[in-house]
Amino acid sequence: MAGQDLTSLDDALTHILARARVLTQTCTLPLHQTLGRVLAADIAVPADVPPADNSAVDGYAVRASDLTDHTVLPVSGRVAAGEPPGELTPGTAVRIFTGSEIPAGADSVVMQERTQQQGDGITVTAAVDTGQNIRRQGQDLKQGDTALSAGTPIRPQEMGLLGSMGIGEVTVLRRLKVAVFSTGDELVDPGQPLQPGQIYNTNRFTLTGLLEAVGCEITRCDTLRDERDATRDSLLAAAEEADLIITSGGVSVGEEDHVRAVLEEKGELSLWRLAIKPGKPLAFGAIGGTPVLGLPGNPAAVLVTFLVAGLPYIRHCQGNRRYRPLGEPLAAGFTVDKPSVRREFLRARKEAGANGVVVEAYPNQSSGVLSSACWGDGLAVVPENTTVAPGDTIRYYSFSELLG
Ligand SMILES: Nc1nc2c(c(=O)[nH]1)N[C@H]1C(S)=C(S)[C@@H](COP(=O)(O)OP(=O)(O)OC[C@H]3O[C@@H](n4cnc5c(N)ncnc54)[C@H](O)[C@@H]3O)O[C@H]1N2
Ligand code: MOO
Repeated sequence: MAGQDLTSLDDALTHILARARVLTQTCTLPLHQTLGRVLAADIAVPADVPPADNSAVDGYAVRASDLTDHTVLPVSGRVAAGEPPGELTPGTAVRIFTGSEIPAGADSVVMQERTQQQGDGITVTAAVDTGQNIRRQGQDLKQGDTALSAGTPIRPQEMGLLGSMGIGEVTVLRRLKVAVFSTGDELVDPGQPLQPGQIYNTNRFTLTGLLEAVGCEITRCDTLRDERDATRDSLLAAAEEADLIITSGGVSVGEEDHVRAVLEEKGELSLWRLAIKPGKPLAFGAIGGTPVLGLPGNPAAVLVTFLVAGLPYIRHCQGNRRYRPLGEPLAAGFTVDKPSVRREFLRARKEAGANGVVVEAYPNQSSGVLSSACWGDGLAVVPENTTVAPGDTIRYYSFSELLG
């Protein structure tokens, strides 16, 4: 606990993560559609990669022991990449290219820049170490080893590695299905005229963008009006089809909190005042057996609470065992002279200072100012009860690392 009836983010995360259910259903996809998915099973290497010794350079395959000073080696053959390599006749050289398989009997490759043409033959102008410029069979992957383990998120490099093994179809966990609700009678969708008292719905777009960026399937995306029966019906319907329901707004202390009332009546609910800023109110519960994450309504608080609380939960459900943003220690370029009992997540970015990289914070950190996050590239963390002077080391988490 963090004092002043505030709950620490770590305590809330422990509660939430203990209730996360890892997806078990899988689907098999063509390799080119697997970006961002998570491997459902270990991948055993079906055959060595590369499948045979091959040349790292354009040049000549030789037998090192054939080379003495000024020996002219006749060029007895040529192996282009993709051709079977054949054999090296002892005392000769075979013209070879980067990626060509090494002919039987050759033990080294001489780069063409280290040779001189002598009629139909070559001389070698530099010392040759046996084995040089040969990329060994299996140097990347050995048959039978585990190349990638279950729970690995598939990035472009994993797609390439799977391709290198000849794996054209991959079994991955299915997408996490998420229903998104914005709450509030004041919300109007962009494109409509704004009446007095109304504002445009912001969180809907932040949240659907975040969920798409982290590979979720959005099952519905609606606005809940401040009306109990409709809220109950919508939440129950969403619970039937989604793995997770995310709401924004209506978790503070106001009277129009029908999400809270419905969860208390039909499901379960834990409501915290978190010791973080922005993002004090946070709720987690369930309806119809489906978990519900209730984020605060303020737009910058939505972004921050999604990243620091929602995403660890989602990555866990997605079976992603690698998600652990570490951030980086950097010099602050800003000042915090009033310590807070809440851990602050300042919208910030790296900038080149006179003495190296510093982290600058957006001047207006109000949780209603989303421009802070568009100006920023990440979050600078100011620990509880701490002041910051320029040059102090703080931890910085880029948005791309947080979303990774
Ligand atoms: N008496 C107190 N008032 C407030 C407290 C408190 O502890 N005591 N906490 C403040 C903090 S911190 C936050 S954060 C907000 C959270 O309130 P709710 O989660 O209940 O959210 P709402 O009241 O529904 O909305 C807050 C704010 O955000 C705007 N909003 C909501 N949804 C959207 C949306 N989809 N797009 C754009 N903007 C949205 C809404 O109009 C409000 O301005 O409570 C503080 N108050
Ligand atoms: O915690 Mo609230 O999210 O500061 O505005």
